[in-house]
Amino acid sequence: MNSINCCVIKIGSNVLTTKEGKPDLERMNHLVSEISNFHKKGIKVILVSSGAVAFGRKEISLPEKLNPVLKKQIWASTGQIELINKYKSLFEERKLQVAQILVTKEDFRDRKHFLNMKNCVLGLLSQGIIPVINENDTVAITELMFTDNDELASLSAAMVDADTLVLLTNVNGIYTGSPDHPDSELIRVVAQDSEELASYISATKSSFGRGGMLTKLNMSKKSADLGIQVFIANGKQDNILTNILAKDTDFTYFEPKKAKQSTKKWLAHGDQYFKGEVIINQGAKSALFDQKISSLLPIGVITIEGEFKKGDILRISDEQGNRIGLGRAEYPSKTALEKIGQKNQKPIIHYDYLYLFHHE
Ligand SMILES: Nc1ncnc2c1ncn2[C@@H]1O[C@H](COP(=O)(O)OP(=O)(O)O)[C@@H](O)[C@H]1O
Ligand SMILES: N[C@@H](CCC(=O)OP(=O)(O)O)C(=O)O
Repeated sequence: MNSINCCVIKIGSNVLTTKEGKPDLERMNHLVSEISNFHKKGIKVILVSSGAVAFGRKEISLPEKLNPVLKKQIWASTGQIELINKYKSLFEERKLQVAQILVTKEDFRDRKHFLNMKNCVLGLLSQGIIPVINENDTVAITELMFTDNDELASLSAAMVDADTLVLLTNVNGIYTGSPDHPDSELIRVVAQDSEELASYISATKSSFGRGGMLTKLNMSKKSADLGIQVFIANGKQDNILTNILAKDTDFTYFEPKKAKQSTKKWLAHGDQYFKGEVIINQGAKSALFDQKISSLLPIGVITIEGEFKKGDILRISDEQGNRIGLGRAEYPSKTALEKIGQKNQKPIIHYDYLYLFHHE
């Protein structure tokens, strides 16, 4: 395990609520105290906290029949105030300040939004302020939604170049079956090329949770692939963060691969955020996978789909429809269409902004 210098800690709804669904303020206080200790040790912490819906639900009762999306919006928008106020006062007791950052998927899609957000978070960290991130549930409905806050936490860890991601939930990690079943065993380490674990995971999730354990697994694998070590651990357990630091507790640990350059990390998460698609020929495909570093040139492009601006994410596919990778557009779709198939043109995707899925 690597040392922890900068980490994203994600707290799931069920960690912050009691069995009856009420906010668990004692737990919240304990976790704030633990995070403050990390801070004192010089570890940079970005907190991704769920709980807005759960906090809102306890304050406001709504008619059964009301549209469920609207219910969630009402609870989240009212509950977020409660949630952040509580964090503010609990951190203030420890002489620490917090900032609230509410985001949607679109903010990770648009490079400008992304860089503005990144600069703000890094600025807050440089001033010793703890960013508390949550999804903007008022705006983020249907296709604008993250799968859940595990995805948001994983994106945030890549954004700030964190070395560690901690996903705190209500179980000790990923088990080989239902965590309540006596035969189920905790998977302690997920090695870089370990077997597929998805089959162990059932669809159950906590009453306020969204993605369940499967998103945690997928996001952990993605983060580890980018060079970020991941711990899935039990946020209901006392001293969990201290014990993770001391490596003296139960958790599922994902071994990180060699760290990727930060632009490539942004791109790696782009498979749902791309604005256009570039279909390339066999020659271009071979060049991209060659040992020699290569950018994608218009001569290797067969067609371009979608409208995009300079800086948007593009997906690259081959003629058979296989997805090859992602890259950042060097120029807008209009210019790209004019250059298709031409020699001696500037790359449409520069190597520094290219992320390939699999090496052949
Ligand atoms: N194989 C498994 N190992 C551990 N937990 C599992 C597994 N399969 C399903 N789960 C469920 O996943 C839940 C955690 O996911 P979720 O409710 O989304 O948490 P959170 O609100 O913390 O994001 C656990 O409470 C557990 O019931
Ligand atoms: N943004 C929502 C959290 C949604 C979510 O992903 O919850 P969870 O699966 O418990 O992390 C809220 O604050 O209630």
